[in-house]
Amino acid sequence: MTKVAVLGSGSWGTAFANVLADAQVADVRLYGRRADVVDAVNQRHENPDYFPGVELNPNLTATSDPVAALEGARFVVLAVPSQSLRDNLTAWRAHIPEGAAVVSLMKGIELGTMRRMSDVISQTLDIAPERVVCVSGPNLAGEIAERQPATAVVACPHEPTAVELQHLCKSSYFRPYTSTDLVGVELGGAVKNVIALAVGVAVGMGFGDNAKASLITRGLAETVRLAVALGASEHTLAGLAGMGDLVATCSSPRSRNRTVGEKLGSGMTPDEVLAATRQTAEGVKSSEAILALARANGVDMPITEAVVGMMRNEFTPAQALMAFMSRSAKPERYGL
Ligand SMILES: NC(=O)c1ccc[n+]([C@@H]2O[C@H](COP(=O)([O-])OP(=O)(O)OC[C@H]3O[C@@H](n4cnc5c(N)ncnc54)[C@H](O)[C@@H]3O)[C@@H](O)[C@H]2O)c1
Ligand SMILES: O=P(O)(O)OC[C@H](O)CO
Repeated sequence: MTKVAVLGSGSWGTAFANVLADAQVADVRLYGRRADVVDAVNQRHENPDYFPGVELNPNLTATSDPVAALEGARFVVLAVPSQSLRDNLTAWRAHIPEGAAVVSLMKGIELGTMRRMSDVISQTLDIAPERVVCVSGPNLAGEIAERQPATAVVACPHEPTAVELQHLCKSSYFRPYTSTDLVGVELGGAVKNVIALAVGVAVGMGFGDNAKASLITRGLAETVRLAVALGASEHTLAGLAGMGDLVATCSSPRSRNRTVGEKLGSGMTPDEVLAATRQTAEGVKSSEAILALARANGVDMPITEAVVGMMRNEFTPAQALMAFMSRSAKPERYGL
C-alpha cells in the first residue's frame, strides 16, 4: 500500500487524512503536536477538538513523532498555517523521504517573501516544482469530516503525480479533478480567503445578498487579474479552486475567514477579533502579502486593499464601503 504522511492534525489535516483513509488505497499516518489529540485519534477514532462526535476511519493512525509519520512516505501532505510552513518544513526536512511528492493543503501567501506555498516548499526542501502538489477547492473541513459530498482540484505541473494522488483520495463523497495550473489553483485558494473576509464584513454590517454577490463577483475579477498576471490560466479561476471555493467560503457561516469579517463588520476592533479567533484564518495575514504581490505586479485589487486597510485599523468598515462605492465609473471587465 502507498504510504502517505499528513503533517498537521488541525481541522483540514484531520479531515483530509480521513478522506485518504476512507478511500482505502493508502496507508495514512497523521502527525500531530499534541499527545491528547494523537491518543484520541488512535483510541477513540475521533478528533474531539475539531470534530466532536465524528467517527474517523479506524485505519487512520496518528503519531506525535514526525520521523515515524514520514518514514517510507510516497506523499507528504502539509496542513499547517501558511505563515509557519517554512519553520515547520525546516524542522522536518531531513526526514522527508528522497523522491516523495510534497502536497500543500494551505491557502495562503507568505508574508515578506510574497511566495506561494508550493514555492516555499520547493525552496525550503530544494526540490523541483514537479514534485510539489496542491489540493484546493470548496472544502470546508467540517463538512468533509462529516462525509458530505465535495469536489476538489489536485494540481501539479507533473500531471502523472496529480493523477496518482487523485486516485489515493477519491472516495464515495470526495471527487478530485486534476490540473497542471498550480499557480491558478494556489492563488484561487489564497485570494478567496480575503474576499470572504470582505463578505463577512458586509454580513456583519447587516447587508444582504446583493452586497454579497457583488463582492463575490468583483472579488473573482480581481483574483483573475492577479492570477493571470502571474501566469495562471483564467479558466482555472472559473473552476473549483477559483469560483467554487469563493462561493463556498463566502456563503458558509462555518468559514473562519468570513467569521472574522463578520465580527469586524459588527463593530469589533481588529485586535478584539483576532483575540477571539482560535483557528487559522489565513486571509488576515495573507491579505497583506497578496496586496504586496498585486502592487509589485501593477494589479489593481480594491477589495483586497479595503480588507488590508480595515485589518490595519486604518479605516472603518463604513469608510471602506464608501471608498469602494465612490471609485470611478467604468465598464465591467473580468480579468485583465
Ligand atoms: N479548515 C478548513 O476548512 C480548510 C480547508 C481547506 C484548506 N484549509 C487550509 O489548510 C491550512 C491549515 O488550516 P487548518 O484549518 O487545518 O488550521 P488549524 O488551525 O485547524 O490547524 C493548524 C494545525 O497546524 C499545527 N501547527 C503546526 N505549527 C503551527 C504553528 N507554528 N502555529 C499554529 N499551528 C501550528 C497546529 O497544531 C494544528 O494542528 C490553512 O492554510 C487553511 O487555509 C483549511
Ligand atoms: O474556514 P476557512 O475560511 O478557512 O475556509 C475553509 C476552506 O478553505 C473552504 O474551502
